[in-house]
Amino acid sequence: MAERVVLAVRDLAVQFGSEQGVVRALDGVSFDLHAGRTLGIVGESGCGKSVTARSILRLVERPGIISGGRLLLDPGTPEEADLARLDPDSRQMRAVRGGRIGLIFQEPMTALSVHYTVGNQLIEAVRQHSTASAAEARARAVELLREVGIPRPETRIDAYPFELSGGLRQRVGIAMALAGDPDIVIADEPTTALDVTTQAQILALLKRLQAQKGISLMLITHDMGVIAQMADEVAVMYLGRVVEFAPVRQLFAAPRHPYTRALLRAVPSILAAPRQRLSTIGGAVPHPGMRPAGCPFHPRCGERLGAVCMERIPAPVPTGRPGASCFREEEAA
Ligand SMILES: Nc1ncnc2c1ncn2[C@@H]1O[C@H](COP(=O)(O)OP(=O)(O)OP(=O)(O)O)[C@@H](O)[C@H]1O
Repeated sequence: MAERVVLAVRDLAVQFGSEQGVVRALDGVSFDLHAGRTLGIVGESGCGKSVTARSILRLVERPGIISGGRLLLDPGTPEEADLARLDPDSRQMRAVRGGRIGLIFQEPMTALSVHYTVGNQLIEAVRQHSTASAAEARARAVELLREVGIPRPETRIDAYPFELSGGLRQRVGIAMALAGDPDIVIADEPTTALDVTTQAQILALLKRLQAQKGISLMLITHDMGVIAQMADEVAVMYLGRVVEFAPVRQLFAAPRHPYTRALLRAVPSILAAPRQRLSTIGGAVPHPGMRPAGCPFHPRCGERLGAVCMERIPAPVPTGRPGASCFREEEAA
């Protein structure tokens, strides 16, 4: 039996108002996050990955608003809650943020202050989501630092973030995300700012922690290599939509959307002939305010069929089933 769905995102729409008009940053995003599994969200810069993460935690700030859709925590259970309908400052939402759902940022200093020691900040985070005494919270903070692989945590707890290397800082960022004992973790490009060796260590750490704690992980990245290593299922995003969803093996073996195929062609391969040029996708993701008519990917698509792609929008990917939002797919069906 498939694992229980812990978070169901349905038709999520987010828009930003500006003097030039309304920009639809997310245009009907749907996916399921299953208990204990890793959902990879992949796409180029600007496709809406971070806005998706921020929406779930209700961290989108004005002029951004959630203009439609549902964010269902524990769907289909008596505890079901639609985060899209909660006040971002409500007690319930503050308990979700950092409590049920932890967030790991690309830049750990987003979650940390330069003015306080690592320990002070971790202790504060532990106490926010529990009734622990000061002494218990400190012991838990040391334990958290140990869990994320920080050597000599009893000493390091009194360090300031700037005294630590980038890799250790990201480990502290992960400890911060885990301080409220969440069962869901959203990691937004957690290794993008790190060198390759540290990147591999942090990914291994995330994998170990996920297995140990049974965490449901939503991993946002632009890097197909990270997806290959970490994800169970993958949602490929383009211009504020999910254009393909598939189990990871299937995605790599038989990608269905031309955009996914283009992203995969851009991954360096150890099998490629020396000096073979790495393919890149022509053009750039358009600004969401300049969304092309028809299929949003058609101006960059090397496989477009003709008028249909320029004039009509392909059907969305059916939620929870492998598929691609592409007229080629519809033709094949
Ligand atoms: N504060 C904002 N004001 C206006 N538009 C915004 C704002 N934040 C995001 N957007 C719009 O939402 C779109 C999606 O942004 P988002 O940061 O989610 O992309 P991303 O895929 O996470 O890219 P990156 O990897 O560069 O963060 C952007 O192209 C931008 O136009």
